[in-house]
Amino acid sequence: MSLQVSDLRVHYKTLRGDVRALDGMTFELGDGEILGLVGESGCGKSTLGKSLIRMDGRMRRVGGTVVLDGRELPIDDDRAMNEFRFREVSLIPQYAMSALNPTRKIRRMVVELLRSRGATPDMAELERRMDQVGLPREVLDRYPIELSGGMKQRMVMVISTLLDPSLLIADEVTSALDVSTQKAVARALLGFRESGYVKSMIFVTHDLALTHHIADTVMVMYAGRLAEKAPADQIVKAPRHPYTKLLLDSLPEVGVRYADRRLEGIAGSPPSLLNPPAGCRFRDRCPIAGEQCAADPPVVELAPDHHVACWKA
Ligand SMILES: Nc1ncnc2c1ncn2[C@@H]1O[C@H](COP(=O)(O)OP(=O)(O)OP(=O)(O)O)[C@@H](O)[C@H]1O
Repeated sequence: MSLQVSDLRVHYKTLRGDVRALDGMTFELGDGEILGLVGESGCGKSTLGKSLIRMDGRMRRVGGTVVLDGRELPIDDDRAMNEFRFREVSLIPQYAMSALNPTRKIRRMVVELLRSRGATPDMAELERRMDQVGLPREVLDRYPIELSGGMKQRMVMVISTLLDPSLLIADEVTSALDVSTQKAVARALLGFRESGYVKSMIFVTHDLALTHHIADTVMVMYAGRLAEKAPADQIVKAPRHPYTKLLLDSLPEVGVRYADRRLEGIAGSPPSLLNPPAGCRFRDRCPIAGEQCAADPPVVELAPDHHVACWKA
């Protein structure tokens, strides 16, 4: 088993109190598995990614454990995590394209980054991987500003995986790209897994359709908790949680005009995570909620590998 997250609780300290961004997340990710992580803005996707790499100053683990390849990650000890970053677990952040240092040419930046990690830069290997994602070698002698959005994204992907991490977290890596560039980036990620540059991956996105193309398993989060997790095909063809069903229904269809059929969103908004209500957090927006839903629904394995947190599923 590659990654085991157990009852992870991560809060943000704010002047108004603790924001419970992750409130008891439990899930596993197998060797070689790509997990697509979806859910509305603010449900905790990025917090989960960041918790596994580098907590920011306002984040605090209040409970739970993370075990990667049999070793517990010291996620709240920034120094101790240095041993794991890039080598065991690597993150392509949400705004990776603007994260490249604008004052350094790419080659110098890569060399400095690897040296700071105590690794010897293997430029031949770097170039091989650039070839694989279709990046010309001249890119190494350019400044980030001279690259297109898609090129920057692929460059960040190559850099983040150069030390062959066991787990890669790709946070919204395709959001700012046009559809064909999105596909190229998604293909490159799959290629990295096939080549053994990474073992497993968490692919964070708003885009349920794209997730279905590349992920083996999809995990749907709602308000800091797991709503449903199942093999990608099953999530799309046989969703069990009412929230997943509504997410799927709200996907726009090509060929259907807005004037002919209203594009349905999900009415209402998620609860504040400052002081979330007891019970199922989706119940105020749920079309089938009942009295039972005033109590917290446990996560139940309804079919093999199909986990759902809903009393009515
Ligand atoms: N630095 C912070 N301080 C306080 N609260 C924060 C901070 N960062 C995030 N949050 C809160 O934590 C919750 C989860 O945020 P997070 O960014 O993880 O969600 P997300 O699902 O990744 O959203 P998005 O898709 O918009 O990136 C939200 O309620 C958010 O407002």
